[in-house]
Amino acid sequence: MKTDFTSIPVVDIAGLSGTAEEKATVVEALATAAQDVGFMHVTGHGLDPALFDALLAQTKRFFDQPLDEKMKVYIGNSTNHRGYVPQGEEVFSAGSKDLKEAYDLSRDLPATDPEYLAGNPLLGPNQWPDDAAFRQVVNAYYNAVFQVGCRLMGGFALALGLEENAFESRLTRPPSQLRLIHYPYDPSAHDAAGIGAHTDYECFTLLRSTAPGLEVMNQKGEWVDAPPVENAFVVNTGDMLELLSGGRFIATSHRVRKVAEERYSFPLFFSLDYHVRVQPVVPVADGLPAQSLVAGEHLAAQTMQTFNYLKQRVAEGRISLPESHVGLSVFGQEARHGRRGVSIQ
Ligand SMILES: O=C(O)CCC(=O)C(=O)O
Ligand SMILES: [Fe+2]
Repeated sequence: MKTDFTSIPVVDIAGLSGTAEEKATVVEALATAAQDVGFMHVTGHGLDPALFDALLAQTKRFFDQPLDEKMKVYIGNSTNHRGYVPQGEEVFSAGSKDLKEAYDLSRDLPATDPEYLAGNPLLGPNQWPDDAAFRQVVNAYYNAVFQVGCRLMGGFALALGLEENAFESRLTRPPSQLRLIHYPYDPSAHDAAGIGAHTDYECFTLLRSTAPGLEVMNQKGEWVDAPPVENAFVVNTGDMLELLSGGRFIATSHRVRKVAEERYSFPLFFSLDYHVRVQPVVPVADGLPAQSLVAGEHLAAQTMQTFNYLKQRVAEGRISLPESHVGLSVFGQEARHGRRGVSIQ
């Protein structure tokens, strides 16, 4: 494993739909990037650039509304973690107050869905604003990026020595969240990070953004810039791929520094189905914290520990942490450095 990466590799995934040889080249590049860096710029994904432009336009229109209007779809109105996230709602383990607002959605299941009705904390319908164009464009973007994610998951399966379709039957209705995030530019905000240091909780994340700001921690604990590359997704390995790969692929810690201009970003967190028990499919590297976790329960538990409205529901005994849960910052470099007693700012 390299110890000091200083830039983010580019991986062209077009070959995943090519000959066996082309596919093998992509799989090798995915494995190397996931192992050495945990972050990559993914090109050759085939997503129509016009779809991203349309998403950005709708997102700007949504956030431009007065707070009152946005609070009509406040995430705290929902039982399945969907809707508007005002500034200060989400707090990571270091206790940083993020300078960001967001609109969170996921796979739009019907309100009659039995798991939703039974109180599943992540599955069910989205909480849409009363705006047909917003809904149509956001749904179209979600579905298109989800398809890219399915191709990538096949690539990672091959990289782990499994069949390309090994996870297909466990991707039927995953709690894969899409966030529309707005980082306003506030010159008077001193030291306020856009988003505090964390790892992502799922298999991997596919992110597009409009400006620099994202920083990635290397194995030495230094922050490396990951500015956007035209028409590419930033893809980073999350907790579940770290677990599946026995620690070979690292859930790289990242943050958004105080922005120097207004910024929008769009991560889609690619998860396996809620009830899938995730455990290593290859021999485990030293220092891996947990042997097995349920994908949706891990995600729900991390969310319950970082969102104020959920922390309050836990404190009031209205909900409780799922059986399968670990604390914050258990995966990624922060955790590895922490275990070695190195303090990370
Ligand atoms: O805005 C970004 O570039 C990163 C967002 C992020 O890390 C997250 O939402 O988990
Ligand atoms: Fe993240």
